[in-house]
Order: sequence, then structure tokens, then C-alpha cells
Amino acid sequence: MRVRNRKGAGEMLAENAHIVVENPADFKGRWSERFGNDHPIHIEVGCGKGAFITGMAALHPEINYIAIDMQLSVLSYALDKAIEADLPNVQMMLVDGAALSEYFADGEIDQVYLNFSDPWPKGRHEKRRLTYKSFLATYEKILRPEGEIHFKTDNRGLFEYSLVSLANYGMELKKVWLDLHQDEEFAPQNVMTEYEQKFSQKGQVIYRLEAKFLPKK
Ligand SMILES: C[S@@+](CC[C@H](N)C(=O)[O-])C[C@H]1O[C@@H](n2cnc3c(N)ncnc32)[C@H](O)[C@@H]1O
Repeated sequence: MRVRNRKGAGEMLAENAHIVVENPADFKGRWSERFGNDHPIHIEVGCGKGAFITGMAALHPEINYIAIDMQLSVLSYALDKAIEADLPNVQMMLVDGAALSEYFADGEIDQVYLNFSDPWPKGRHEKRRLTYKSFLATYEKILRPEGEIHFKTDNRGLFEYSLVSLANYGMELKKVWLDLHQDEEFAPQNVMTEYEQKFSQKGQVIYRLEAKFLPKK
């Protein structure tokens, strides 16, 4: 088992600079060069230990994925998975999702995934929720016109908050699931996250939504 102290994880990320981008701002507007192709780019903000994004990348070699988290230790687990699976279409960034417009040009991203984001239930922490309006404004800026957000969570409070936040922002809710794992049609394409595995094993319902930004008038 790898050593997961801060130094060990930091060294691991530095040793794998071909996967974990050290200076992501250098690639703003040039991510297709980094990947070596023009495939669509999907990002996951708050990727945690990376089961979702590495699973998606293995299933969809025609899409480029960027895993984003601001915790060094969890990103090192995601890196383990990417190395193990030897995925040419995965890159990683150790950054705060609030600053994404420093790293991506307007319209450079095709899709944003948010999975089991921290709920921050206290009202005074609302601004930290990844579906708060300032985060939505950032996603809108970096997404192509009509780009989508796909969000899933076990947390009913955060889900309800997010439905309202997205609607207030003027996004179109394309589809909503109130019990994702009961949807047999969606099941074959559902790649589970670590939190999803943990909470669904405990019998918790998983909520999901797909929403898109509408063209500005
Ligand atoms: C509850 S975990 C979920 C991890 C994973 N998506 C899953 O479903 O297993 C939330 C993750 O989001 C990350 N996170 C929270 N706020 C973030 C932000 N502003 N920018 C980047 N990552 C963030 C945390 O560090 C944590 O790893």
C-alpha cells in the first residue's frame, strides 16, 4: 500500500506531471494540444478518489476527461487509478473549482460533472456549495454554449437546493432522477463514484439531474 502522508502524495503527483498538470493556467485555451487531439473535454469538479472519472474514461476513449480536486491526498488515489488503467484521455488538476476560469478559456469545456459534492448544510457556508450561483457562473463561462452539468448526490438537502439554484440561474433542467438506481434504462451507463458505492450499499436513494445553460439573449 502506498504511503498517504502529505509528502508521499505530493511526491507522487510531482512524479506524474504527465497526468497531473503542474501549471494548468499554461494550457488555458490549449487543452487539445495537451491531449494531442480535438476530442470533447469533460471535467469533474471534486473528483475525490477518481472511480467515476477513470471509469468514464475507460468507457469513452473518444472523450478527454480532467479530474479536479483541491485535496492532495484524495487526488493521489485518483492518480493511482489512472496509472493502473493507463488511460491516455485523463488529466488531473489539484486546484479549487472556484478558479476554473483561470485554467480554461471561454467555451473550452463540453460537460461538467459534479458528484456527491460536499453539502455544506450551514447557511453561512452556502457559497462553498458547488451549485452556488458563483460556481454556476464559472461553469457557464468555460462551457460551450448549451453545455451541460450532470450532478448526482445522496444528499436530499443539497439536491433540493441545487434544483432551485440552477432554476434561479435560468438553467434548463433536462432530466431529474429521484431514485437513480431504480432506473433500469440508465443503469448500464451509470459509472459509480466511491461515495455512490458507499451510500447506495447503505440503502440510500441517489438523486441525479442533467441541466443545460441556455443561450444568452
Ligand atoms: C464528498 S467528496 C465526493 C468525492 C467523489 N466525487 C465521490 O463521489 O466519491 C467531495 C470532494 O470534492 C472536493 N471539493 C470540494 N470543494 C471543492 C472545490 N471548490 N474545488 C475542488 N474540489 C472540491 C473535496 O476535496 C472532496 O474530495
